[in-house]
Amino acid sequence: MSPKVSPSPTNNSLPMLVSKDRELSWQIASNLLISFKYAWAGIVYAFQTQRNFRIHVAVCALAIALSIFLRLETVEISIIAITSGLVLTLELVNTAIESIVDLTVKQSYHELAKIAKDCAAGAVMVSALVALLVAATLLLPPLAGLILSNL
Ligand SMILES: Nc1ncnc2c1ncn2[C@@H]1O[C@H](COP(=O)(O)OP(=O)(O)OP(=O)(O)O)[C@@H](O)[C@H]1O
Repeated sequence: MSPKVSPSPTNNSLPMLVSKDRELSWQIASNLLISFKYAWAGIVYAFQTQRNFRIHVAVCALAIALSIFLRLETVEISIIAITSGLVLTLELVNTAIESIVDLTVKQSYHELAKIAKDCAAGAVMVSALVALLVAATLLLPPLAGLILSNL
């Protein structure tokens, strides 16, 4: 018995399939540049509205600047940059989850809304603690050496 093969989409049916997949979307970015514009708008929104995001941006920038100033190995600077990037990424995801939850339940209390928000905030906290541990492990020894050599 020959296997059932779905007909391959023709050039005409492809746009229909794509729009069908995103039929709930109010708008779809028409090109890569517009996608970047919306992504940047999300980062700006998080920076303007989320105090924790601003704090994390400042601390991460400081950690990366310090790692360059202290002439850490390239791999060590990369590790600090990766862990910092993870914190900022999870802050953005946390902001997105908060918005979706607020959109869904509005101003009413819901136990599942609480779980979603608490878990998203927990993810940020775990990543921030790991980033802090990594930065302290890599930055404190050369920083202490620099301070002691100048005493
Ligand atoms: N609709 C809701 N139903 C139940 N609990 C909620 C709801 N909205 C918020 N909470 C509780 O209040 C907490 C704070 O919610 P909020 O939306 O202010 O997040 P946030 O303080 O901005 O979080 P973060 O500091 O991570 O940005 C949540 O972690 C959750 O425990």
